Amino acid sequence: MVKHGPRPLVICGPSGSGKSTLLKRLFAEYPETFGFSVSHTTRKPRPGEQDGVHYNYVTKEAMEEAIKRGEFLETAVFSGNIYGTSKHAVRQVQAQGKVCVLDIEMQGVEQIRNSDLNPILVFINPPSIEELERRLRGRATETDESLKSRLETAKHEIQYGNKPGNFHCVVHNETLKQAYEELRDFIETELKREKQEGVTVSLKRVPLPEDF
Ligand SMILES: Nc1ncnc2c1ncn2[C@@H]1O[C@H](COP(=O)(O)OP(=O)(O)OP(=O)(O)O)[C@@H](O)[C@H]1O
Repeated sequence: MVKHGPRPLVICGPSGSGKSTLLKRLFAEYPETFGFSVSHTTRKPRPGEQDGVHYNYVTKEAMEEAIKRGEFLETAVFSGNIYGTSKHAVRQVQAQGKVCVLDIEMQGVEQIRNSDLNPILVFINPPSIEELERRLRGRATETDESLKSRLETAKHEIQYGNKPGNFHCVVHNETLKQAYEELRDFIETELKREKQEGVTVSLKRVPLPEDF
């Protein structure tokens, strides 16, 4: 069997469920363990952006051909431009001995589940729709309209996330401390097992500041 490095980690959950907050802690506590893949896009680079660093910039034709060849795990269209995560980009992170973290939506999860990447699938579950709304309002990033649409989508996502068999772990994000510990313990156990099986991955931990 070809060795690819550590299994990728898929994090899924409704907007506002706490994915970015939890991942930020994970990256801070394990500075050598995790990495993000570089996505592809058909939009033009903005000043200061570097090809292969911020995105892989490609033409629409090239991207469409690559999608047809099945090279992408997931794609999405925003304001007329195609964006996507290629399998190759994930493999590049794995080749550095890092866990490739993929923050993706339900449709993407279905695609990656059926790929040969063998990802660890984690769902971040908010305590309730009401609390999710409070947190999204607290973040102050949404208009009334986008809030409504996010909450509507969240209902379906919560159902999907809690369906037995859909995820390897469901983290209930009640308090940040408890949710983070659940996530960290699950991932540590998994990575220790992979290490025992001969996969190279660093589990070096650095102390987080009290007020992180
Ligand atoms: N356990 C918690 N208790 C209270 N507030 C929380 C908790 N977890 C996250 N939050 C807050 O909820 C808001 C949404 O969290 P975050 O931005 O991490 O969500 P997200 O899942 O990454 O959303 P998106 O998919 O829209 O990027 C943030 O303001 C965050 O500080």
